[in-house]
Amino acid sequence: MPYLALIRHGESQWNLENRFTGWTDVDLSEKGVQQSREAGRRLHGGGYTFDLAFTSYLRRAIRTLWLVQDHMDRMWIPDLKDWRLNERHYGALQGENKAAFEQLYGAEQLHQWRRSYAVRPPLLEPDDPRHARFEAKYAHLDVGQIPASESLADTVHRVLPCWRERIRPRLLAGDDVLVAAHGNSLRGLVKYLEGISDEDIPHLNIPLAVPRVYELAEDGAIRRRFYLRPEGEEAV
Ligand SMILES: O=C(O)[C@@H](CO)OP(=O)(O)O
Repeated sequence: MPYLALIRHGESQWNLENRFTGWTDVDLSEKGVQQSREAGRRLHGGGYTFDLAFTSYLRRAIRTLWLVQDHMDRMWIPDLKDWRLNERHYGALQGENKAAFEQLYGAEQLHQWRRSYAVRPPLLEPDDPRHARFEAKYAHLDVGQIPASESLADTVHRVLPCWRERIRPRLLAGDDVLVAAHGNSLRGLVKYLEGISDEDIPHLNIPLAVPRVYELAEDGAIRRRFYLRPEGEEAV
């Protein structure tokens, strides 16, 4: 029976500073490094052995994956990168402090930007130096594919083709797969996998560096799902 584990990266420097991050390529904080190591040790201790891993183009997820692989003695497995696993693009909010914006715009507006399914934060202007079109790692994409802001619905729209084209076929072939990604790109994937409604998805918050494990039937149906926490498995 193949299994799939989804892991959100460990704490990043901007999680620590409470700033909207999105596609900004910030690294893990020291705590995030420790959290990622601990997740790797827990997966190793639980007897998990992945055949391959997927991650985004963003270093906080890539580094989390490397630390997990290191502590599982699994650095040799293929780790495949796909920009479609990137965090939800936070548009012009990227870099801003969440608490300061709550003061300016109010808790309800902040909640809409952060957790509503369909609302897009304000767009990043095309000539804004923060725009991803200036980054070498997206040079292979058509300009129209590079977002200037995304709702969670937009994020689901780009994550699912990656799931269908690259990840799901490997599970159906019998491989055990680890995916290291982000709070919102994983919320989008979990929404699809577990059939969570648009109304309920704002209540799902995926914790930092805690593997969410799915045991699958050979046809891909979910048999069992749980978080692998320090104190033991916890059903979700
Ligand atoms: O800033 C971000 O990119 C995300 C994830 O850290 O934040 P939020 O939880 O507010 O969607």
